[in-house]
Amino acid sequence: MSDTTATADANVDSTERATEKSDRSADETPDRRSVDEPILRVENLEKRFGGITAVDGASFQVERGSITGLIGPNGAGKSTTFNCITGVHTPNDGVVVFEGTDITGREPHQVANQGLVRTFQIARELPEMTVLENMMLAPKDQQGESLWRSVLPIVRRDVVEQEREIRDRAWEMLEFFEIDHLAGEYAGNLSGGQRKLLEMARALLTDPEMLLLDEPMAGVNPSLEKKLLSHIHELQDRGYTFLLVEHDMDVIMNHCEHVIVMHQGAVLAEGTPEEITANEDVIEAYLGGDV
Ligand SMILES: Nc1ncnc2c1ncn2[C@@H]1O[C@H](COP(=O)(O)OP(=O)(O)OP(=O)(O)O)[C@@H](O)[C@H]1O
Repeated sequence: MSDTTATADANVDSTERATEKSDRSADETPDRRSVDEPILRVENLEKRFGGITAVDGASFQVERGSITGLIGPNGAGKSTTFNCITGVHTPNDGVVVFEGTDITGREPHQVANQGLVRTFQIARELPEMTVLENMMLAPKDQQGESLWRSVLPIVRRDVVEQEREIRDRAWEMLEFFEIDHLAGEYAGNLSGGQRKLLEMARALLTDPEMLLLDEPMAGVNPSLEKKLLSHIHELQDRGYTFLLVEHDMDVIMNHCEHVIVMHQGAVLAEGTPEEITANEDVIEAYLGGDV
């Protein structure tokens, strides 16, 4: 469904990257499921806030390598579901399985280290740090504190080496998203769309398997939206999986292979975009809701 025109080089790179990702999965985690298994399974997820049941028995799966949309009227429980998957909230019930591993209730950094990351809205960024400094914040497995650097030369060498690798990768990501010219700019001075690009660049710095994007197109102008979508498809070609919450139905219809519809905390329907838009329960939920 992508309208991305990848170059021959990018295709070669994509194939290598996809192979590399599946090899790594097999090597690192012997109990991981076959690549045909869904990358993410959510079963009977439940999250209550006092008397409010925000997520009420939601179950769904995300296929490896897909761009899957999670939609639903306001208050359907989409963000809470994201938060339960990524460890921001601990669910009251249910199971989250990523790459064959039960990650239910793990801390956000543990989930990220597992290879599942979400983009954070601008509020989480540090507006008085530069774009590059934002990129350098806390990537996966970053090691070394100043104490260790000073007392152990061998660790120091490792740390220096690792910092250089992180910096190189940060530049690579900034170049990929075409915001490398903004590296020295304060994050607080970026436009809404540029911040979205920075959020995705930061998320990718940890080299995840799967990205959860919360309204990636909100506040993004049409030309930047086209660019962001093209980047998402290129990354999909390289082997990444995407789950995105998005209110823009054009994005859902034209860029997701599979759509999950939540309503009142549970999954109301799933299918292709065409199946979803023809589903009477979905139409009823949206017409009856505040969308
Ligand atoms: N921290 C919280 N404390 C209390 N209630 C909450 C909290 N977070 C979410 N809720 C409630 O849970 C329900 C689901 O909210 P959630 O934000 O997950 O829905 P959503 O589908 O993401 O909505 P939207 O599309 O408007 O962002 C809502 O009724 C909301 O008010």
